[in-house]
Amino acid sequence: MTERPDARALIGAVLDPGTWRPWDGPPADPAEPGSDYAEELAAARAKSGYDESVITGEGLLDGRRVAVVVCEFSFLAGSIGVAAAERLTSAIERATAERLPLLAAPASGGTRMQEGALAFTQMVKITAAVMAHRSAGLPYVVYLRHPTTGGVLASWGSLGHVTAAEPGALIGFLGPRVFESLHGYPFPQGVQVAENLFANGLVDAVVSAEDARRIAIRALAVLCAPREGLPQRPEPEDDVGQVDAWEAITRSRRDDRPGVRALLKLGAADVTPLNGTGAGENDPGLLLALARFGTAPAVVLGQDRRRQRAEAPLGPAGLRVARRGMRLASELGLPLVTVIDTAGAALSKAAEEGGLAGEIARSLADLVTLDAPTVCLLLGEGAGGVALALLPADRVLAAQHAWLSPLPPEGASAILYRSVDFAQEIASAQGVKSTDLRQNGIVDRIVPELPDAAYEPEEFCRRVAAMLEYEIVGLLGRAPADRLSARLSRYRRLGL
Ligand SMILES: CC(=O)SCCNC(=O)CCNC(=O)[C@H](O)C(C)(C)COP(=O)(O)OP(=O)(O)OC[C@H]1O[C@@H](n2cnc3c(N)ncnc32)[C@H](O)[C@@H]1OP(=O)(O)O
Repeated sequence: MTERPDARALIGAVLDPGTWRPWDGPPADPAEPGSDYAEELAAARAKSGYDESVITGEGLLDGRRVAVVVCEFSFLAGSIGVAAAERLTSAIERATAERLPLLAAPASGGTRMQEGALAFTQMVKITAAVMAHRSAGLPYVVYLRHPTTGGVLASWGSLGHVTAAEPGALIGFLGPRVFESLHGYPFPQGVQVAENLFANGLVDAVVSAEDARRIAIRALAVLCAPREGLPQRPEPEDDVGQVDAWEAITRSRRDDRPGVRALLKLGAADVTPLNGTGAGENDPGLLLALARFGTAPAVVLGQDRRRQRAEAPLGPAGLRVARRGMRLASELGLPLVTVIDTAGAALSKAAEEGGLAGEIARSLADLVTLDAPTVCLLLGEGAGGVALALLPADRVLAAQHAWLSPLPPEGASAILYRSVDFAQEIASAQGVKSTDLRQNGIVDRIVPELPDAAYEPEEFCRRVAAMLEYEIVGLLGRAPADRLSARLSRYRRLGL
């Protein structure tokens, strides 16, 4: 493994060359003169070349002004005492006051043991400062380095909007050496490792410092994108002829139909995939990403047709990932794009016990009341409650051959006739196709397929992206309160 960068080397690797401006004055000295701790501090300063375990300041990231706080592990294991906490908190408060995005790169043994309980409680003020920063709608991006443990991981290390981790880094709550001393046997191998955190949906990416720079640039291009004064495109064409319900259903199920992944690849820019709930769950069937459609920034959460399989259909964890995306959009005032493309939810013991119905309810509740602008794209299949969970947006677009139904038409046929043989008739009767959905006020616009998205994936995805941009820019031009009341009254009036 190549040597890991120290705090200054990391700053050098991440920021534009020559732009670093430290914010730190001399640290307060918490040690009694002449005490062992005073000697340890002096020795740490001499050995590390740093005056505390944290340095803070600002610089440019691809030309964008950012605030940065970084731990230095060679200084008493990057541990946080009162002076380090004060430095951190002041820097976060300054970043908030100056409306700068904040990048944090911890590497720490946690609370500084020499300072005991007072040091332990410093995590509270750091957390409060981070949350004030977030509440001001400002991005907080975290890069967890080797090793990050204890109260640092359990406070500002785990509160990022976007979180990456250093390859192979030890990241865990209690240090393994401490665990072994306390319990007399070693902590299981391979648990407190960046890659395992990724596998468990706890971090968004595992990347080197150089790649962390690239990710931060891309993520901030969306998180900090202007929301006002965006140029509006001409109104897109949405003329489609009569759609036959069964033909649409058949086309929507083609293996080669473009899904949300293709849409991001072919129609979006600055795509940053996010991973999992950030709280220990993941679902491959639900894709969460930051992206831009033309000038319009968005949090995208989409049902990924390629990753929902018979043995792994979309479950409650997927909806919890989706709700992470909704919170992100709400907190940062970013437009949200939901993409529906599902043959239906997991029907299993695990899904029931994992709260599937409750998660559908909470997704519906969060989405219909969200204070951010929202656009739903019905891209392909739209079967059942997990489709409904992502539907209630300000504006709803449907691909020509997309459809929405309380359950797959075969299921509806089984309910009514105890046989799946009447699926075709039921699909026609239930008003599931895009033109019926538009007629009933469920869908606002239809994205034409010429004649089928599967035959023209690139053109189709660009057409969808242009329509998304058009709708998002339109929504951003409206007052938030009007937008929300129009949304609520739209769904209140549906069917009347
Ligand atoms: C709420 C809380 O934060 S409670 C604290 C919870 N923190 C922890 O459980 C982590 C404790 N630390 C560790 O497990 C390990 O130090 C690790 C995993 C972080 C790093 O391991 P290593 O790279 O092997 O480094 P090592 O253990 O030698 O630590 C380096 C030095 O930092 C010191 N150190 C480590 N953590 C701390 C700390 N929190 N406070 C003060 N000093 C610390 C070590 O005693 C050691 O000092 P020494 O060189 O004088 O012996």
